[in-house]
Amino acid sequence: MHPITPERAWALHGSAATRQLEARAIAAAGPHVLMQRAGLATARLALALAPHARQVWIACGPGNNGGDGLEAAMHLQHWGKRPRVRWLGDEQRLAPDAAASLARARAAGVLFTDAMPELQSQDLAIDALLGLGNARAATGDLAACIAALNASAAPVLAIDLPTGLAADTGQAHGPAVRARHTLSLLTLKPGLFTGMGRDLAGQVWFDALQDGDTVPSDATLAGPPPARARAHASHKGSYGDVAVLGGAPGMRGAAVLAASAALHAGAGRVYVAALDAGTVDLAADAPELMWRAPPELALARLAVACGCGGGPQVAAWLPRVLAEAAQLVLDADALNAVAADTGLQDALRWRAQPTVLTPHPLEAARLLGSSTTAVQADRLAAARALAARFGAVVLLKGSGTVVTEPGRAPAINPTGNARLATAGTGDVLAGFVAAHLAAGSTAWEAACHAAYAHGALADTWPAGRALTASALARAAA
Ligand SMILES: NC(=O)C1=CN([C@@H]2O[C@H](COP(=O)(O)OP(=O)(O)OC[C@H]3O[C@@H](n4cnc5c(N)ncnc54)[C@H](O)[C@@H]3O)[C@@H](O)[C@H]2O)[C@@H](O)CC1
Ligand SMILES: [K+]
Repeated sequence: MHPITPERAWALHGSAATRQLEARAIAAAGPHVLMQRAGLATARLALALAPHARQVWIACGPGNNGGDGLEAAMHLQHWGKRPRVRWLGDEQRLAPDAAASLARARAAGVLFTDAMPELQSQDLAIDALLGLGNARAATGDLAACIAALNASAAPVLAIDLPTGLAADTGQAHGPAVRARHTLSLLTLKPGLFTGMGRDLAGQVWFDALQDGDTVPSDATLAGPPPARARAHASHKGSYGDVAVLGGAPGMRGAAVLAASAALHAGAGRVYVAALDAGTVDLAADAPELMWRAPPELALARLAVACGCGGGPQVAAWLPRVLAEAAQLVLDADALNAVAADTGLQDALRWRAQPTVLTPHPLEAARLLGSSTTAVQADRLAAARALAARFGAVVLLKGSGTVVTEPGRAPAINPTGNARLATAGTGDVLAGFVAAHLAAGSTAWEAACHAAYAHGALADTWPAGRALTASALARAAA
């Protein structure tokens, strides 16, 4: 069993791939063996998480997820923990594995009761209501058990998935359990790490149930970028040049944030071409930045971050930028301009040089002609659709940022937290991506590594210090 942390990459499998592995594993190991392993793993983790629990309440649903809970109850009973089980199944319609675990729990003397105990903070509640078979919004007793788990003073350990969370998309279309821990069985599911998954699953643990079999993964949980030392003999030209095109009147700060981020992330030289024709000189704030008028940029040898407070004015520059930029990050206003203009969409599709699009869900929805709700309902599918439509790497921001490109399984970024929900952090991310592109990374690597570094900075941010975009930009190293 492994705790899932951002320190290494993991393969992710959706429900179809997991069902395929499950069928093969059951055929190889024999009936009930997998559920026995699942129940034992759950009971062990329960004991490790709540060694001083006086009470363990296990809410078991009608299917095999409930069977895992019954199996765990049997072990906890043998270990003297006296679990109480609320079981929502029907013996007449029970699958054979769950029926076997029900019999074992009964034989062990587990207490079955409809009454929920008063749990304290050191106790434990286990969500064994639904897993992969979650098919529709919960109602009735099931919804009442979900509400009871969420109201409990004790931490909740969810088996396989928090009940209500969709394994493939990370969405919940009805009541869902908010767990402190989730033990994912046989495979890690993408939905645990994007959309609502990160909030509902809490700390994720993984047990492969001794199954060494593999099928192609649907996505990857990204790991840290490889450490790359700077050679002593390098000079500023070795790390490439970035230009930021943006900063329309009143939004010049966005361009400065992206430029500062690129600079601190290691770009050799950083040019800022502000669309604000005003004369305010920000050189005093960031003396390393080189200010240019947009026409002066030698786009064909620059990694360009375009958008970044560009306002509607950025649209006029996009035909040239799309045709010429050696590498390109399109963010914010540049994405909105593309969404509004089919000519720019064609130019983006025809572009052959490395390109990263960094939309948040609303920008993605505009580009796809859909809605934020539709994008969030299946973030992986939305990112894949955008990548296919424009032939570019797409970095879809949000909880569990998704990076994808045509012909490749998406990566979900494991770092970051709600502290990044503050003005300007998107500009900083665009600057990071541009710095990676300028240093010679592929568009895919640049997007994955920048997203990881951006989130990791927020995850290790000192508790008492305000996370502002400008401080975030300067913290990159
Ligand atoms: N078959 C096996 O031996 C194994 C199964 N495993 C466990 O089994 C789970 C999958 O089991 P199942 O396929 O039985 O699926 P679940 O146990 O997730 O749920 C299926 C049952 O719940 C009902 N249901 C679904 N949504 C409902 C709703 N909203 N309201 C009321 N009832 C609803 C279904 O009609 C079905 O009876 C996995 O998530 C995992 O926890 C693991 O133990 C590995 C081994
Ligand atoms: K569950």
